[in-house]
Amino acid sequence: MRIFLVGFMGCGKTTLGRKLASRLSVPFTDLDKVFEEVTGKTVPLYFKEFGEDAFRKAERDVLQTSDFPDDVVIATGGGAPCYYNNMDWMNANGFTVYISLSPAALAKRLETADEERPVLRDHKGTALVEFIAEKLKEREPFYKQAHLIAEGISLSAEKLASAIALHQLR
Ligand SMILES: Nc1ncnc2c1ncn2[C@@H]1O[C@H](COP(=O)(O)OP(=O)(O)OP(=O)(O)O)[C@@H](O)[C@H]1O
Ligand SMILES: O=C(O)C1=C[C@@H](O)[C@@H](O)[C@H](O)C1
Ligand SMILES: [Mg+2]
Repeated sequence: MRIFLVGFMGCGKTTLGRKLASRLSVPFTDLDKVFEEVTGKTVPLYFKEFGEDAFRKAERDVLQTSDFPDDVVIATGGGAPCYYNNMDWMNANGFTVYISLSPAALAKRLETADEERPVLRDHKGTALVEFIAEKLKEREPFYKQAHLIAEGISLSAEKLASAIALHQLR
């Protein structure tokens, strides 16, 4: 099965995705990493050089033209589901899981975010929680189109694997 993990920055897509892939004995891929391989630039550098609109277009092209294996876990970029028809495309081309976490829990994990996450730059403390809450309000309608919604607090790869298996049986 091709599993796309979606959700806000810091919800645990990369951390959990790696463990889930290992548990399912399938490869793990991170869309931000594929982006860097295809474009030859890191995401923060691409943002800096070409701006966010160009990044979103390039990200869509990378997502929708990548030759993903049939069995794989893919951690997507935090904004990827919310631009163009990416969420529909993922839903049509795999099984999607939204890892859901509150703004406060996300902020706690992202407080130390640096130049790795250009979207969050310059937001700290309570301003960070408010910024995340705003952005999440815009993004959740997309994230919530996922086949499965998993509560991200104390979520383990084991729990996630069981929830996916159960969903497949429905
Ligand atoms: N279950 C967890 N409990 C506490 N902290 C966690 C958990 N999972 C991940 N983290 C921490 O939260 C931060 C973000 O996790 P991770 O990089 O996996 O998120 P992400 O969804 O891939 O984010 P991004 O979209 O920015 O790539 C990391 O510092 C990670 O160590
Ligand atoms: O949430 C976002 O908009 C982003 C998340 C990261 O995964 C990267 O794709 C990039 O930094 C943008
Ligand atoms: Mg990640």
